[in-house]
Formats: sequence, C-alpha cells, structure tokens
Amino acid sequence: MNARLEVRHVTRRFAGLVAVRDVSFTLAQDEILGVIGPNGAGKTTLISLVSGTIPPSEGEVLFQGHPINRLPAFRRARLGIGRTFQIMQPFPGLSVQDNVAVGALFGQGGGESELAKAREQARECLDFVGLGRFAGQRADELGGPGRKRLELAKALAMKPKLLLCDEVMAGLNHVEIDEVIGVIRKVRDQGISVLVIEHVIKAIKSLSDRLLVLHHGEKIADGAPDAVLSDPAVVQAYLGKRRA
Ligand SMILES: Nc1ncnc2c1ncn2[C@@H]1O[C@H](COP(=O)(O)OP(=O)(O)OP(=O)(O)O)[C@@H](O)[C@H]1O
Repeated sequence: MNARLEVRHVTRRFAGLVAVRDVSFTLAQDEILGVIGPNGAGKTTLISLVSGTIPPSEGEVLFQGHPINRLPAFRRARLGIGRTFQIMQPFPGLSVQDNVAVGALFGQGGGESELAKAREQARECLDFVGLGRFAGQRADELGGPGRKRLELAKALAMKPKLLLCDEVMAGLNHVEIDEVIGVIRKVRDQGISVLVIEHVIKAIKSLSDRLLVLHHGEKIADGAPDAVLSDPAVVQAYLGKRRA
C-alpha cells in the first residue's frame, strides 16, 4: 500500500541559502510523525513544501502515491492536505465559528457549498477541539491558546487526510499541551495522518509514533522517539544546543 505522504530527495533553496537539503521520508496512514530541530533547521519550510505554499527546488512530493509538485496549495488542500500556521491569522471581524466555516467551504473535494452546512460542520470541529463554547465570539477576542485550537479547527474543517501542524503547542501550559495532545490523538484515530512540528520535546516525544530530526536543513535522524532522542548526533545538534 502507498504511504499517505512520500517526500523524495527534496531540496529547497532561498537565494544562496539551502533551507531543506535532500530530505526523504514517508508517512503512513494513522501515523503521527514529529519533526524537530533547532531554530532555522528547515521545519516550517518542509511543511510548506508539502502543503504547496512553496515549490521544491529539487525532488518530489507524493500524496497517496501521486506526484503533487505541480499542484498549487489550494488544489492540495482539496485533495486532503490541511495545515495550521505558526503565525495565526484569523479573520478578525468574523466569529470563531465563521472562521472555521471558511475552512469547511474551501475543504476537500471543493468543500461544502452551503453556508448553513459549513457552519454546522464548523460547530462540530469546534466541539472536537474544545472550543465549542466560544463559537459565537469574535475570533480576535480569543487568547493565544484559543487561537491555537482555532487553527486546528480550521484545518480539520477542510476534512484533511493529512494534517500538518506547525507549533500548535507553542506558548501553552502543561494542561493545555496535554489537551492538544489528546485532540491530535483523536485526529489520528479518525485515520488522518499527522505531521507535527514542535519545540516542546516532552510533548512531541509522547505524541509521536516516529520522530524526524532536521539540522541545517538535513535529516539527521528518523525513527522511534526514544532511539532518536538518545542518538548522539541529535543530542549534539539539537538537545546540546538547547541546553547551552
Ligand atoms: N521565504 C524565505 N526566504 C528566505 N529564506 C527563508 C525563507 N523561509 C525560510 N527561510 C530560511 O530558511 C531557513 C529555514 O527556515 P524555517 O523557517 O524552515 O526553519 P524552522 O526550522 O521552521 O525554524 P523555527 O524553529 O525558528 O520556526 C532559515 O535560515 C530561514 O531564515
């Protein structure tokens, strides 16, 4: 069976800088892959290469066995690739529910065509991420933790088969992190593959089935979380630097 996602020898250059260098990996259905690495390691660039907001300079991205390099981001979203953004940009004047309804309107297969149904779907997604009681509130009135959940709800409203999460736990306290971990596990239990970028090592270790480590744009480890986190190259490149 094809992997849900396959990244083959992908490189991305920005002028003279190589942000991602010859990275390959696969992500299976029902799998949670954590991607870690120091600041500037190429993690967000990797997500953008998969979601289609930037094209690779070299290499190929396959979604469910089909090459998607040439597809723009909105086509990839409609195929079932959803993402959250590190910098959250809700539509400020819209309610929390309508922010999510926008996701439902543009989601997989062309999305929901009726606003009433999109709002209904949005409400379900808000309940799923624990934001149901804020549905009628303006999105710009949500605090940081609420906005993280809103990002997740917006991406889920697009009915993804692959969810790309860019630092959805940053700035959250331990209780909020555990709640988000619970939400992401529930997402995976619905048969959605998940790729998570995170700096909170303890959280990503407990959440991920597999960990992939980037350093200066290169993959330096990929495997079971315990093995990866005790790999001397990872300790040197990433954990050593964080402790410094
Ligand atoms: N659009 C761009 N133009 C030029 N350089 C870029 C662009 N996007 C990213 N870079 C550079 O590519 C490198 C990788 O950046 P990226 O944001 O992918 O790292 P990251 O691992 O997500 O970092 P962080 O943990 O700080 O979010 C960095 O040196 C960054 O400055």
